[in-house]
Amino acid sequence: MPPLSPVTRPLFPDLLSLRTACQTLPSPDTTSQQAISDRDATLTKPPGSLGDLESLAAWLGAWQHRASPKLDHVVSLVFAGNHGVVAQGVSPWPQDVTAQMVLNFQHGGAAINQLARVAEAELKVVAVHNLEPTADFTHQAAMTDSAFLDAVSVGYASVPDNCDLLCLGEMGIGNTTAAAALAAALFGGEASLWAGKGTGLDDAGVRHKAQVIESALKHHAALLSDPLAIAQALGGYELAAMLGATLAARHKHIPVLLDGFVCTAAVAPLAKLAPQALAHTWLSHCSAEAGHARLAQALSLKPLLALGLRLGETSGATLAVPIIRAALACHTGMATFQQAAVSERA
Ligand SMILES: O=C(O)c1ccc[n+]([C@@H]2O[C@H](COP(=O)([O-])O)[C@@H](O)[C@H]2O)c1
Ligand SMILES: Cc1cc2nc[nH]c2cc1C
Repeated sequence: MPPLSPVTRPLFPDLLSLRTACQTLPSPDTTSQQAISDRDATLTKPPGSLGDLESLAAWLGAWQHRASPKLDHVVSLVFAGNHGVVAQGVSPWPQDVTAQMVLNFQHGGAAINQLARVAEAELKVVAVHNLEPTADFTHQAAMTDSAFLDAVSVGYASVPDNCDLLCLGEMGIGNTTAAAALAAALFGGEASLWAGKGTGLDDAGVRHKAQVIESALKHHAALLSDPLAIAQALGGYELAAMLGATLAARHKHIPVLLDGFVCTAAVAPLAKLAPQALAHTWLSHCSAEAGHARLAQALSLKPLLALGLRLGETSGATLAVPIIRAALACHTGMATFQQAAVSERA
């Protein structure tokens, strides 16, 4: 008899199982974290003088659950998706660019290919739901229950077990509108506080984008108290996948570098479901997109870099990897006061 084909069960068959997974989160390994802080205090430098590099080394160990953290396998994950809301004229670029850029990623011609090489990160690109667009969320939920859960599951399953650090980002024409709508729904305030230029709208375009978001918020007013319902109604497939990947990383003890505005908005529902849900993430940079600084503040995330980037593609997160490598190199490679025969502070 031929073997039965395996039954592929969705990781999250219903919203309740996803909600439960979002609220069942491992804690940091405080023993490893303390061991790293203790060693840091013995290294040949004034205490605290390496600033955030010290915190980054402790963060790596706390979330890798290792007193000797490693960065042997760094992965830059780009989720791509398309958006029905582009029918409202919210992006200056045609939707085809999403698929064209996915090909460009595969051929090595995009910014992220160069940055991943510099960072010594493995680049992984996932075209979620084959780049089928979501529904236009001004009229209906962007995603059905099952399409949303599938996209979250794709994101969850895309995180390799043997990854030491995950850089997370996206590509999707129209997705700064979805991100701004999510941010407005989760944190309140007028849509104009969250809507930005995206890939290059002019001022009139940004005003129109804010109106589109306002009308979507009105349409979905009844479900704005539920973070997962917000992600489903106003997000997108690649945003749902980033949420799933961030959750997977937490369950698998992998620290995460978040990319820009879109990535931050995508994972924000997790923080609304469980207050410490983003503790294993570090925000790589503050994007030039108008709402990002406000969103970072709302989530108490402190960006590592501020270089005026507004590209997406996991570019900011991947660019931050050499800083994390530097933090680890200092932590592991420096001599102690005793080893180097340097006098300690009086
Ligand atoms: O995440 C950000 O900070 C960000 C800011 C501006 C633009 N983007 C990228 O631009 C695309 C979406 O822009 P738009 O104008 O089509 O909504 C999408 O592919 C994002 O990766 C991303
Ligand atoms: C060309 C282009 C490249 C991108 N990379 C991420 N978002 C993008 C949007 C456009 C338009």
